[in-house]
Amino acid sequence: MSRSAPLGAPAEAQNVLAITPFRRLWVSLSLSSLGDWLSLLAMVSLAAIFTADGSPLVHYLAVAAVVAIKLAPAILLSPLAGIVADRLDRRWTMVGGDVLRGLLYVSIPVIGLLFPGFALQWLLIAGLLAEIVALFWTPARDATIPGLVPKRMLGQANRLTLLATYGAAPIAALLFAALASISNLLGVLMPSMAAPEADVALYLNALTFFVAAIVVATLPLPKHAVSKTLLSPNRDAELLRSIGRGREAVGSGPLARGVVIALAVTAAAGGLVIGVGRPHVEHLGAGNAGFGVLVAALFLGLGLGLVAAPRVLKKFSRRRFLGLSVVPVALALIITGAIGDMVLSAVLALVLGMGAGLTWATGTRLIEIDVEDEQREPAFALLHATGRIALLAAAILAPLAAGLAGDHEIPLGGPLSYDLNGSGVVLLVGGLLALILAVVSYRQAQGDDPEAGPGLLPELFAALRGIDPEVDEGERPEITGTFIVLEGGEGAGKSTQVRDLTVWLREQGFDVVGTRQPGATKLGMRLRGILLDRENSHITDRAEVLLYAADKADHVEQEILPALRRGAVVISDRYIDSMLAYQGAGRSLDTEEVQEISSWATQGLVPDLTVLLDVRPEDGLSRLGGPADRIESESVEFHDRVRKGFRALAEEHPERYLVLDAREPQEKIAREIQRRVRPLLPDPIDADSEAVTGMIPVIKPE
Ligand SMILES: Nc1ncnc2c1ncn2[C@@H]1O[C@H](COP(=O)(O)OP(=O)(O)OP(=O)(O)O)[C@@H](O)[C@H]1O
Ligand SMILES: Cc1cn([C@H]2C[C@H](O)[C@@H](COP(=O)(O)O)O2)c(=O)[nH]c1=O
Repeated sequence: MSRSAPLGAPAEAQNVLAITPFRRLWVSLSLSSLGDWLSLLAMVSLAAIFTADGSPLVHYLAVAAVVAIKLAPAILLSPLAGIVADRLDRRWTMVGGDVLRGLLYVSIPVIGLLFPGFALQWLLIAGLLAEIVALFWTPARDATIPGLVPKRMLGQANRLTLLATYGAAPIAALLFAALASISNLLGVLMPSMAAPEADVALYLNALTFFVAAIVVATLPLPKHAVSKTLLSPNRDAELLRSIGRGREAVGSGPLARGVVIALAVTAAAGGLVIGVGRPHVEHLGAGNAGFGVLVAALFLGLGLGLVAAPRVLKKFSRRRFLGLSVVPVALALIITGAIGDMVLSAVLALVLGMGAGLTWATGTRLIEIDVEDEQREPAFALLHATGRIALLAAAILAPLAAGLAGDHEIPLGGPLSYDLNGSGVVLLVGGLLALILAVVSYRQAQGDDPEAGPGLLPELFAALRGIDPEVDEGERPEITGTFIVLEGGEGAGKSTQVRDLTVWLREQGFDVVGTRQPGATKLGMRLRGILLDRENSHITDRAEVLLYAADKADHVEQEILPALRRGAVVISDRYIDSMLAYQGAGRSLDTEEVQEISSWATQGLVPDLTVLLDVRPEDGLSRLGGPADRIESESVEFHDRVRKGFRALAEEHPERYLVLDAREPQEKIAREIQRRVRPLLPDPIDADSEAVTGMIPVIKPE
């Protein structure tokens, strides 16, 4: 699975790069990406230079055309090209693609030199042709990687490919800025060049493609076709299609909306900088070197933000953090648009990039936690597609809007005047829109936040001081929420009922957190992977107890208790009883010892109600699809002991249990649970708001 998630442990990356053919391909991909970014910068600069004497509209239109040519074909035409490319020989598609692109990029400065009057037109034609060639080259690359690395390393290999694609951007931008700063020298060495740094960048770009072609031509590529399921889910050909599938995966809840808005806004902000950055720095008297610095700062900031995200304001609710992290992005745009200063613009581009990095890392993390394992891939593909489309739209529309806005000099009285150019207006207006959308995203994502503290400012100040906002100087707030647990054997219908109950209570206005054990926290997800992996048959019974206990400790401390202290209803799919039944009764360990460990791990937190869905193991197991995991594949005798364990617990404390026959229809079980749960809960509208409104809350009849 490839996700916009961390790049994985360095050791994992080293393992993949130790595979020589993949390493060679990766180096050549990195070179091609470097060349690609260089060519984007060079072509935008050339378009700006060629139209410098024209009207502002023509100037901005030329820039918009280059951006459109470089970025749009990949999104709009990939599905068509992908169909053809899948039928072509991969090696020769890549080699031919690299050579053709190299030649096209060389031709831009050469034609410019021979036919100066045709330079801009050829720049656009050659750029478009190079991107069309790339449409065939990219699927060939995507299909090559799975043939070079074992399946289990594919996720890491795809992440390294993403790193090669985007990590090359700041290097290319710095290289371009360096070339621009020695353009005088280059001009003396090669006086015939229109813009020495841009021409040299295009020659370098062509060189990277020729080197890549040689590397790929000599790669030992396997002949067999690669299964479609192994291909990177971020393939351009899948981009538009993935939106539909991804929307189903992330759902239509407020959290999903908040994340999609935040990520789209930050991607669009990056698009604005790319779209109007070059004309903007020109107004500041900085030219190509300034543009290179701006883009480098943007991407460096992005990288820093992505890396720093898990460490920034660790104690602060991630859902609140998502909307907040868009704010610096918006402010950076506003200030850059309003204050014309090159150094300030570069610093703000860094801030903007960092904000975008924090937003992307936080948003993808929230989705990772919120959606089921099998839904993650389409969910990440949706985020990726949304980001690409937002970036593209902003990068193309921004110069157009700047051209239409035009450049103005506003007199301020006396000799003073304020230069408001089209690019500044676009950045300013874009920033204001981003600020509004940051608030929308904040509100959406915060909706039913299980981590949210008492209020934004107290939580923010507490997080800045590094203390837990829930802890009032050493004194823990009371638990005012309600804790409900669904228990039972495999396939009893627990997840189904957790979902139904969550929806039913939310519809009545309750603040509900639906969760599960094991696997609700970051640590929990890893533990779940270890505990349920059939390969891990060596885990000893006692180690198993401790691993499940670690999940419980993390889950209770990080998710359940904060939500209960806030007054929420927490509904958990499994809790302590699973440990007593599976590890105690199932593994035949001393139940009292297991009880002590689980009670310590969960800080003695006991559910208000446990619903036991009682099912015969044969019936429950037969409902499950897919291969059985490590625990499911235990013997029927084991699962029988587990069932007896659950029933014994319920018999011990009948007042805290509701035991239901899991063979009953789903709707009937749901109604029974609702009937038992409703009296446990307070009025869904809090007393204060009632006093103000004088309204009686409406509770739907069952
Ligand atoms: N009352 C029911 N009658 C028949 N099928 C049901 C019922 N409730 C749920 N199912 C189906 O049984 C399957 C397993 O349900 P679900 O995932 O909710 O069980 P679970 O107890 O959470 O499973 P697991 O032990 O794997 O977590 C699903 O296909 C679900 O649609
Ligand atoms: C919490 C808990 C769980 N288990 C077992 C029970 C199941 O086989 C898996 C969890 O997966 P599922 O999707 O909920 O079926 O883990 C356990 O043995 N001990 C526990 O404490």
